[in-house]
Order: sequence, then C-alpha cells, then structure tokens
Amino acid sequence: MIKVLSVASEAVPLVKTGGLADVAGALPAALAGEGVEVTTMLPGYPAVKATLAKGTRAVAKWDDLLGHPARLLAGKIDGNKLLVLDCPALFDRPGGPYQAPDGVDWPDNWHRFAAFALAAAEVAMGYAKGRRFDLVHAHDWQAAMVPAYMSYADPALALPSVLTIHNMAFQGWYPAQVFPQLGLPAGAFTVDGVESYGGVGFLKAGMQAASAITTVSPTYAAEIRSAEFGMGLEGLVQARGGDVSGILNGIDPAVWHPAHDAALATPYDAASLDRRTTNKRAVEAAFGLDEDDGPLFTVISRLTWQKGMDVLPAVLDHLVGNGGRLALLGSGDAAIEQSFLAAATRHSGRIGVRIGYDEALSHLLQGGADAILVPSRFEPCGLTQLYGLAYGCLPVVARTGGLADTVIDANPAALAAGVATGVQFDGISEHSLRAAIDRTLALYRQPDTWRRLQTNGMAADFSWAASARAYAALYRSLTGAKA
Ligand SMILES: Nc1ncnc2c1ncn2[C@@H]1O[C@H](COP(=O)(O)OP(=O)(O)O[C@H]2O[C@H](CO)[C@@H](O)[C@H](O)[C@H]2O)[C@@H](O)[C@H]1O
Repeated sequence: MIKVLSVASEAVPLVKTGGLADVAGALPAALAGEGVEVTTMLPGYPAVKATLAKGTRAVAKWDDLLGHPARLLAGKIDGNKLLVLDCPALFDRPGGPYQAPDGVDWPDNWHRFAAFALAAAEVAMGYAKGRRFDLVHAHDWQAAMVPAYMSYADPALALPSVLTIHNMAFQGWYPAQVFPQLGLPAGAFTVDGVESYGGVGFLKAGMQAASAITTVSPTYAAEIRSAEFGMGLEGLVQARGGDVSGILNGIDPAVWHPAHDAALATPYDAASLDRRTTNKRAVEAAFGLDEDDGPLFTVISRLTWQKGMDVLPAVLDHLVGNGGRLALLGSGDAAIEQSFLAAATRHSGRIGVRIGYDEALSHLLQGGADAILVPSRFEPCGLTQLYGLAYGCLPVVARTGGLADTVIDANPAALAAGVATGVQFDGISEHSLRAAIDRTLALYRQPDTWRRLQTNGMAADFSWAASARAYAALYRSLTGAKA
C-alpha cells in the first residue's frame, strides 16, 4: 500500500472554484483500487471546518507557522482521510478560497499558501505523530512549494513528490520582497530554487524541486514546452524533459451520470435520449428561452480570455440568425459578462444568461442543451466537454490541450468510420467560431447522424480508472514500491 499525501487548495465536495476541485476530490476513491491510500490536505476555510465539526481531532499544532499559530485537524470525507490546516489568521475569512467577497485576490495569498505548503511539507516528513507517508502529490501553485520546503528542510527526509499542473497560467508569482518571510534559507533565492523572473515563483519552485511533474492531458504536456503555452516556464519544462508527462483527467460517474443525476428534470441514458426533451424544457424555463425543438447551445465556464469568452459574444447574432439559441452559465471578467448580458437583451427568448456559479444548474444544462461550446485558447484538460460527452450534449471545442485529446471531430472520415463524438475547430477567431457553429447546425439537421454522435460520446470511457492506473504507476516508479 502506497500512502500519498495529496495537497490541494480545493476539493469537492468541500470547496470548489474550478476543475482542480473535481480532480482532487475524485482521485482518492479512484486510487483506492490501485493499492494507493490518499490522505487529502486542505486549508481550513470556514466552509471546510464547518463540515468537519463532528468527530474531528487535532493531531498536530504549530505555535509559529510563518508567524501564526495553527493546528492540524484530522477527519474523514466520504470515507476518505482528510487533514485540515486550521490557521484562523490566514484562512478564517468570508469570501472564496483566493478572493475577498468583492472578488479581489487576498493580498496575502503568498503568505497563506506558503504557510499551507510549509505545514504540508512538515506533515509529510513526519511532524504529525502516527502519520507516515510515502509520497506527496501537490496540485497547482498553491501547493507547489511543498516539494521545495521539503528539500530545503532536509533533502534526506524529503519524500518523493509529484507536482500536477492544472493550469500553467496561474503561477503564484510574487515580488522578491516576500522571500525573507517564507522561512527558507537565503540560498533558496536562486534560479535553481524559488527565484523566478526576479521574484518568487511558487509553481516554478515546485517544478524545480518535484521528483516528477504531470499535467492533465498528453497534448498539454507537449504544448507547455513551447513559448506559446509555457507562459515563461517552457525552458524549465524542457529542462525537466522526461520527468514531465500528461495524465488525462477522468470524470466521476457517481456525480456525472445522466441515468442517476438528481439535478436533472428527468434521468435518461443512451437508449432513452428522447427524454432529454424534458430537460430541455426545464433549461428553457430556467433561462427564459422560447420553447423550441431547434438547436440549443450551452456554455458553462469561467468568462475569461483563456476560455475564448471574449470572442464568443461577437458571433451570437450569427448563432441566433441561423436558428440557434444559447443558455449560458458563468462568471468572470466584468466586460465579458456585460457583452453576454447585452446579447441576451438583444435576443430575448433566444439567449439566456445566468451570471454566477450554480452546480445543479450546470448538470441540468448538460442534460438539456444539445451542444456545449468550449472555444478555449488553451485548455490543460477541460472537464465540461467530458461531461458533455457523457450527457449526449455535443462538445464543440477548440483543437487544443485536453480538448484535442478527448473529442473526435465529425470530419467525413470519422463519420464514415462511425467514431465521431463532436466538433473541433482550429484557432479562436470570429471566423473559426462561426464556421464551427455552422457545422454543428448542419449536423443537427441530420437527426440520425446527430444521434450517433451522441451515443458515441456516451459510450466513450472517461472514468477515472485509466488515469488512476497511470498515477499509481508513477507513484510506484518514484517510491520503488512493487505493483
Ligand atoms: N458558473 C458555473 N457554475 C457551475 N459550474 C461551473 C461554472 N463554471 C465552471 N463550472 C464547473 O467548473 C469546472 C471547470 O472545469 P474546467 O476543467 O473546465 O476548467 P478550469 O479552468 O476550472 O480547470 C483547470 O483544471 C482542470 C482540472 O485539471 C482542467 O481540466 C482545466 O483544463 C484547467 O483549466 C467544471 O466542473 C464546470 O462544470
């Protein structure tokens, strides 16, 4: 049995702002069948501590964790082991994990996640009595300092480590002034250590120190070797060479399966796709759309440049002009939100927009819309296209990262071979988006072809089993454990 400490800043069902939470939350159960016992460590945000209240014990404490007292609480969630860093000065606040209620990043995020990573490093190395681990799995910049703290504390005690990059765009970069407050030796501020472009780079530090680096799809693992996707760290990705690999995310069928999804108006499966109509009616009602059997697109996304959401508003007149409708759920950049709201006003009954975050509504949209648009400029893996495949909501995606790896374009050859599952297009421009919408509308007008695309997607296997096997193999190779 390999014992892994998985360190993340969010995990379902406790706290979620994006795909990282889905992955960190699903991995423990998926890995249990692979001879791996995962303990997840999270910061003690109020929502996390509220869930823990009963049956929780303090198993370690710090008088001075980068300046503040803290405790380590041990509990369980869905049967999986959980450790929570209770450090009220840093985590007991309103708002989200990274932002104040007004949507602005907490100015002391460097302090919060340095303390979190330092605590996790010490726990990994045996600071909490009775807890021994074989390997640390750190997710994204918020946990990336764990391998660095371990190696600067004592290279002999440092455990093997995996750093998973869910998004290279978020690097946790801070000015050099924060360095003296990180509790690291002066020698750590070098190009081989935590220094990055004159400041401190949390993700960079982890990429330097981790035994292995993974990202969440094979194509993205290749893309981040280039300047276009590497966001300044492509040189380090290249230098780490064979230590960098891509392991595709899976989806959790206990949460995402149309046959037993309580958020749907009605459940269905590949043999009862007609029942999706009931869900479509529910989506129309929720978004104030006309009742109509024509093609209904959805978007469930952060409304940001990464996701191509700055370009989409410009093609909505075209989408509606050609018989399409759109139900959009998301939040993000204020200017992008305004463009979508303006489109909804222009096309009342044809475009409905919900600004916000609503987990249940996101399920209903996958179960009731016909196609989900994912025009990302880059996409490490992407989960909404996987949910779309599982729900018969056709993914219409940019050919990049995990989107390229998971959707089979309905080109003539793939259609003839009967293997297509969606629509892919190259490059994010008004022109490419219009063309992709036109192709999707043309496919929708061929009901037999459309149904085949839906059932192909629903039959595709994106469960966690294959990913869990790949992670377990990586853990074994790093710890020397036998299969
Ligand atoms: N307004 C809203 N209401 C309800 N639910 C909403 C929502 N907006 C988004 N979601 C949900 O949040 C998740 C987003 O996951 P993604 O994989 O699309 O992107 P994200 O960029 O957050 O994750 C990063 O990490 C993940 C995990 O590795 C990678 O797949 C991805 O490429 C990378 O950018 C999905 O579960 C989606 O349904």
